[in-house]
Parts: sequence; C-alpha cells; structure tokens
Amino acid sequence: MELVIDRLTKQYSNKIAVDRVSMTLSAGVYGLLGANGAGKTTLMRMICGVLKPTDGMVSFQGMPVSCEEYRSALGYLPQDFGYYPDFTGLDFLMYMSLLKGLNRPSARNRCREVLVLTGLEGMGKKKIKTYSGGMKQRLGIAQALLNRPKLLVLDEPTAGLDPKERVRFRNLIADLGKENIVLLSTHIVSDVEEIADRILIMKEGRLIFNGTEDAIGEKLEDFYLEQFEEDGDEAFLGTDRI
Ligand SMILES: Nc1ncnc2c1ncn2[C@@H]1O[C@H](COP(=O)(O)OP(=O)(O)OP(=O)(O)O)[C@@H](O)[C@H]1O
Repeated sequence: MELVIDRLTKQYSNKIAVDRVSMTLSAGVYGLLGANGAGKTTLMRMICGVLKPTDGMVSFQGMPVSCEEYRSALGYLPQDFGYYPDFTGLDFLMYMSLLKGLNRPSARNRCREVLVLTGLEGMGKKKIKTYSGGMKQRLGIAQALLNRPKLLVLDEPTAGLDPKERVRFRNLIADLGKENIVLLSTHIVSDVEEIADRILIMKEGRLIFNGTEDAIGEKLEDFYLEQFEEDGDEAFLGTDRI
C-alpha cells in the first residue's frame, strides 16, 4: 500500500501554505505535527482532494486523487466538521453512508459497527445536540470509518477527547494502522508520541522531519521545540505542555 505525495504545493496570492512537500507513506500511523499555520490542514485537504494543489501530485496505489477509486478508499475527518444537531447519531451516520454509496441494509450494519468501534453504542438514538464535545469528535471519526478506508486522514482528531477517550482512540487507531494508512494531525506532542509509528513535522509549509521517534534519540517534545527555537516564541507553537 502506498500513498505518494510529490512536491505538493499550495500557493495563495501572497502566501505559500504548503511548499513542495514530498513523502511516501505505507501502512501505519503517521502523526503530523506543526504550529498553527504550518500548513497541516492545507496539506490534508489536498490529500483528500477537497483542495486543488498549485503544483505537485498525490496518488494512492497509483491512482490520482481526482479518481473515483481513490475517493472510495479514503476516510476523512475535517477539522471543522459540520454536524446536524437535530439528527440522531445513527441518522447522521446513515445519511453519510448513503452519500458514500452504501446500500441501506449494509449501511445499517456498518453504522452499528462504527458506533461500537468508537464507543458510541447506546448513543445512536440520541440527538447530536445532546453529545459532549468528545462524543461529537468520535462521531466524526465514526463517519470517516464507514467505508472501511484504506487511507484515513484525521485533522486534529484528539481535540476534545478526555483521557479515557484518548486511550480508546489510541487503541482504535493502532488497530487501523496495522493494515491501513492513518494520517493524523495534532498540536499535542504527547498524542503523537503515544499513537504514531512515524512522526512528520511541518514548519512554514515545509516538511522538516519525517522519521521514527527512535531515530530522534531524545524526547520528542524537546526535539520538536528545538525545531522552532530560532523563532524564540514558544507560546506561538501551539504545543500543549503539561
Ligand atoms: N484560503 C486561504 N487564503 C490565504 N491563505 C490561506 C488560506 N488557507 C490557509 N491559508 C494560510 O496558509 C497557512 C497554512 O494554513 P493551515 O490552515 O494549513 O495551517 P495549519 O497547520 O493547519 O494550522 P492550524 O493548526 O491552525 O489549523 C496559514 O498561514 C494560513 O493563514
């Protein structure tokens, strides 16, 4: 399994949001770290085909991002996911399943499965407006899993999860990463430490690190902060130090 990103670039009128990012990902969990504005969301949106690159290309198993088969292998949790507060969780998942092209009986089964996977069993019949932030986040992850994606892209999936939910999330992601490519972004260094097989660090649109934690040879948090030291403003990094 292979996701190839080749010199992917997004330029806005006076800003290069993503600057010639190249990498090849195979099955595993990849943690994408970067300060606010580093380009993580822009990169993920291009990988998911919702934003057109200025230059460069993305392909999965040799298929370009524009092709239907690529899209059907993809699960995506955007950063600002729009929920329908008056839908129940189950109605919402059914709606998303039908949009993704599942037929009604298999959609119903799969919705139940993803509710269990994300620990929302028992919540399916409740309206989304009664969910906590963490539950909504898990519902977002649940919808991304509906089509059994081979490529799962999660933009800040751990935002709003409490410690117990983090453990469940970590186990779920580790499981999915055995056979699929899971790419997740976060500000939280410890989340990446616990979850990711491989660390990706972006700074000012560029990929400045792609490797394992073992290869770093020091605490990831220290290494991460060193990458930004010349900026001299730790508060700007968006890391959640405990
Ligand atoms: N539509 C746009 N027009 C102009 N500039 C943009 C646009 N979208 C993003 N940018 C800029 O591109 C840069 C990268 O933004 P992006 O949202 O990808 O960063 P990020 O790493 O995801 O940050 P955050 O963690 O805050 O979401 C930022 O400087 C942002 O202001």
